[in-house]
Amino acid sequence: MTKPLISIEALARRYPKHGGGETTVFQDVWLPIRKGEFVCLIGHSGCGKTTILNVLAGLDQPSAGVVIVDGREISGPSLDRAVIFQGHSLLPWMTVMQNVAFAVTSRRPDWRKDKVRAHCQKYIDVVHLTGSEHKKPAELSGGMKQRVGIARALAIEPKMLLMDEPFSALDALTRGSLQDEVRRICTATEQTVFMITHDIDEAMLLADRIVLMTNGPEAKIAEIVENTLPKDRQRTDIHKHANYYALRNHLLDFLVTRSKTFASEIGAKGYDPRHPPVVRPGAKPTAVETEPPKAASA
Ligand SMILES: Nc1ncnc2c1ncn2[C@@H]1O[C@H](COP(=O)(O)OP(=O)(O)OP(=O)(O)O)[C@@H](O)[C@H]1O
Repeated sequence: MTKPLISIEALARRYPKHGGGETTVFQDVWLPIRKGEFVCLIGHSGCGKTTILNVLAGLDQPSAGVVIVDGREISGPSLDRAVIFQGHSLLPWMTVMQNVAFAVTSRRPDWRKDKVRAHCQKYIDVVHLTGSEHKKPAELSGGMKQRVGIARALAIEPKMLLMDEPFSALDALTRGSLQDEVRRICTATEQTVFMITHDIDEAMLLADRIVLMTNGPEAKIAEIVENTLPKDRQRTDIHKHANYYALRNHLLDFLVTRSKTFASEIGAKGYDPRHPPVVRPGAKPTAVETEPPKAASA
């Protein structure tokens, strides 16, 4: 892998237990993320996904390990890392334009008002909210509010976009169209994204790599699944691709069964948390994988 933009190294989070001792939620989590990559994190409730995202955002401190962004260890929140939460978290007394402009002005305090306005308008247009600039959040649907959150995050042009189940509170139709928009925008702008989801189909549509976590406590990265569907995949025909069922069944099987039994699965094989197994469901083995083992030299 070329030098990653983000490097999660030996991350762990422990909390004090009632009655003494500590619970380790997750441990020894290592993950490099390349610039422009879309990474989804999947795992059962309680394995520590939100905690990892909060550490990446600088909103929480790990008990061990570090996160390096662009060669520097992070030590707190930064406008380099924008977060989109499940709830849109807009300022209710501000209009759409003001909500987006507020974030842009924090990032670019030296910009003149008209420059900020033109910049915000570009992102409001990108999420298809043209004409709603003067509306306040109470006048918007759930999907529109989430679009404002996305426009606001993109408008600050962060090094990394962090999303915690951003579409989970939306109806299926709105969710689908917003997923399409996010994919279109992130691909066009080569945005680096780290997203938590419980939705396998969402991960298959959006992610380049899907990171699978075992169940907590003491959760770890079990596997990294490379998306074997074509880069130009579309929601409408994704299921027609030859690798679709292999990929989907692999993810489903992990969530239903292997997330619980992973510890016994690796017992015999060994496990290196720095290099969790990488799998490509449905893809032909690469030359390296098919190469016969070399004879031992004297
Ligand atoms: N402040 C805290 N004190 C003690 N335990 C905590 C605290 N915050 C989180 N936890 C525990 O850490 C574990 C991981 O929480 P986290 O929200 O990161 O999980 P998650 O995988 O995102 O879950 P979900 O999918 O349900 O959102 C949970 O068991 C939770 O109870």
